Amino acid sequence: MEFKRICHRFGCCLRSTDPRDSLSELLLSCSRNTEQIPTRKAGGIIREALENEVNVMQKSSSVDLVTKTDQQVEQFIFTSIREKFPTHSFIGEESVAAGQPCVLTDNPTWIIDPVDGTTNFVHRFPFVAVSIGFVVKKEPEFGVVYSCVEDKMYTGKKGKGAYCNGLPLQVTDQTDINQSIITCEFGSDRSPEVVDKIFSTMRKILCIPVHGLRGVGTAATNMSLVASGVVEAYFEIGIHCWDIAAAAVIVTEAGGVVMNVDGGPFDLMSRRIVAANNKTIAARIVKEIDIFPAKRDDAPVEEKQ
Ligand SMILES: O=P(O)(O)OC[C@@]1(O)O[C@H](CO)[C@@H](O)[C@@H]1O
Ligand SMILES: [Mg+2]
Repeated sequence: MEFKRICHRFGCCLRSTDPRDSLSELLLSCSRNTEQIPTRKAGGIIREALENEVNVMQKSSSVDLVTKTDQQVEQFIFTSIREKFPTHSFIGEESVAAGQPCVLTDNPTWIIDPVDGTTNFVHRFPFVAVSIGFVVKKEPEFGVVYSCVEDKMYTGKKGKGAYCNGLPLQVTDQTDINQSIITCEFGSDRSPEVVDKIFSTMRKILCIPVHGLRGVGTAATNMSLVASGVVEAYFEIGIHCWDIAAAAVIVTEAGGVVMNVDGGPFDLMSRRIVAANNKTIAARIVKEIDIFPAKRDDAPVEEKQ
């Protein structure tokens, strides 16, 4: 990879021109010059759209929403990045919804949620994030989450720390669950058996007791709040790889942990996650989660029908 050429095209420069620097090192240096990474421009498109009438469409159900803005922003991000990295792979929420395969290979892959919190966007509930994760050999390397109404640019790069608007992020050192705030979501599955599981889990965690349960309606932002040290953990079954690929790096680079809801290793495509400030809090949350099945992101298409 001719790094200097790519640097030049990104309009930024690496601290070192040593070709062993990983591509994500380049992207981190660019994320400081955020005008070069399409995240901020994408956020501007969303903010502008918030001023106008929104044309709401449905995906898997009447509560799984999508808008033209989701589709336009995803296309804008794809085009911007593909121009510079034509050999890379892409997984985008709206492309998958339109029938593109959701298969993660070892190839450098951009995993994108153009509008995380579409329901919030439709209702003007002020938590809407652009999430761009960069994954190499199936390992998240680099992530940017732009909470565009708040104008908070969260970035994280493996081995190089996590930042919000350039300031370093650090999870809390809280190990007492009784002194914690936990974030979670109701999800978009309204089947009684799933809703019962979600509520029974929330009830058990609330009655530990914890200081509070919260959720802002976007996984990427919930996880960025864990990385920011303002909540201790986030968990959910039903999210997708594009909701969490970027924020998983931000959480771990802020000193936190990510794992499966059964306490097993983090599995990007499993549609299940616990993100926490440390293993003590994560393990305590795992104990209370009533697990229900969710088709993997990389399951064969016919299985997802
Ligand atoms: O479809 P969207 O808006 O991109 O994202 C879906 C989502 O907001 O819904 C869940 C709430 O249950 C979140 O965890 C997740 O990020
Ligand atoms: Mg989305």
